[in-house]
Amino acid sequence: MAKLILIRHGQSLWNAENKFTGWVDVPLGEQGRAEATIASCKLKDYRVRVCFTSLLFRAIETAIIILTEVEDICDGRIPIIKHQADDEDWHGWDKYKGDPEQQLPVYLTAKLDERYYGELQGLNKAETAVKFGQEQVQLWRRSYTVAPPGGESLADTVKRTVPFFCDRILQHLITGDNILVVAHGNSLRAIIKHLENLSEEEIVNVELGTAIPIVYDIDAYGQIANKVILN
Ligand SMILES: O=C(O)[C@@H](CO)OP(=O)(O)O
Repeated sequence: MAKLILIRHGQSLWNAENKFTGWVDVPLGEQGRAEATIASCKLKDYRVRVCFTSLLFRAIETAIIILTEVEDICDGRIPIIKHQADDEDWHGWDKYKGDPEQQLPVYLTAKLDERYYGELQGLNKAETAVKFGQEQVQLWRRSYTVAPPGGESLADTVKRTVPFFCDRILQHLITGDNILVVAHGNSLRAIIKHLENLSEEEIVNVELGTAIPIVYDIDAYGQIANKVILN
């Protein structure tokens, strides 16, 4: 049965400062890199065939630390980062095909980017709660349909993450490939809502810690057979 490993990136420098981050491309700090290393050790007995991350550096950095701290996770393959060919800054170095059997492709996609936090990006979460009220800020952060000012609701995030999951990730799982997905608190909540068939009320209570692997067994019908959280 295929393994699906979902993991939020390690602590970023803005997570540490309690700032709304969204699409701002803030890297990991020392603690975030240490968390990613610990996640790699927790995954030492797992073997991954394909990895997907967002375009944001904190997710890419976490993925590469996981795949390279304990190299056995790659099962003798070399992780090769597959940049988006339609990126205007793409220089063509992804044209290398090589032997697919020797590679562990790491696909980068904006579809897995964090939920866009609009006008809240860069603001301190505690100060924002004082200004707008705890209840309003909690709705912006965790409700399914309420979007933060100028940003995406979780329902909006579902519209880009779930089709990508169904079109690009599920096919690998159904054929038995183990998959690592490194993304963000809310882009992963969007996928988890779909995968676990959670209601709009249930997803409100789902919180993901930084760099905590969630491992699903996925059967040949794309259904969950088991779930473990490697706390
Ligand atoms: O700032 C963000 O982009 C996210 C994740 O860190 O915040 P929240 O905890 O509100 O989902």
